[in-house]
Amino acid sequence: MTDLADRRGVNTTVYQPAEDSGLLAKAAVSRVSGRVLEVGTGSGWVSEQLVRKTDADVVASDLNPHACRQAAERAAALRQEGERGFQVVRGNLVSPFRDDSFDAVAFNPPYLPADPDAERDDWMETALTGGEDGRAVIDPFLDAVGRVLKPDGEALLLVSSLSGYDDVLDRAEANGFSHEVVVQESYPFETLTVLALK
Ligand SMILES: C[S@@+](CC[C@H](N)C(=O)[O-])C[C@H]1O[C@@H](n2cnc3c(N)ncnc32)[C@H](O)[C@@H]1O
Repeated sequence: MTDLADRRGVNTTVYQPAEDSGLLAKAAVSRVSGRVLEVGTGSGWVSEQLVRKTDADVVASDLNPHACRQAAERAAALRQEGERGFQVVRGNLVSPFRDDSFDAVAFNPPYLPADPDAERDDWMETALTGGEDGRAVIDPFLDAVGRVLKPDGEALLLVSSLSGYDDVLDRAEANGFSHEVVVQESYPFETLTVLALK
């Protein structure tokens, strides 16, 4: 188990909001409107911020059924308060969704390079690690997200220096995206950046 994984609550089945979640929410709240998808919603906290702080119509998805349940409970609690709530869909990346259907797609992906000495086979591993180089989920996301974006839509992707910032940019460019840095913060272990990809 890595120190970073340790700090991020490996004893739960659902990733709980951390500094990366906060950074993605901050970036997304400043930019999104219309129909917005949050991929890999985890607890649903980022989607909740989008509902509370923007007028976007939010859809949240995750591969992890426990995350979908927790996010759906959060959406239900929002509706109880009289807020709009958000829809929750279980699925792999953007595969459940139609072409050209979102104005924005936000994703805080699993990005830690896997530690071969501390491999786990659970949902927290799915939330945290992206294979040997940290990009095992980021790369297919970059290859697929353009399909579900409307022509003027943009993807907001959280990128850590731990998963190779330049490699992520190269893959985004190879998929026809230009990029803009929306927000960037440095921490003791890593620098986190939210990229807007158009
Ligand atoms: C780092 S967590 C982020 C959770 C939440 N968005 C946040 O910022 O607090 C990554 C999330 O992506 C989900 N995930 C991993 N691979 C996925 C995939 N292929 N398709 C959809 N979700 C995936 C994980 O289950 C996890 O909930």
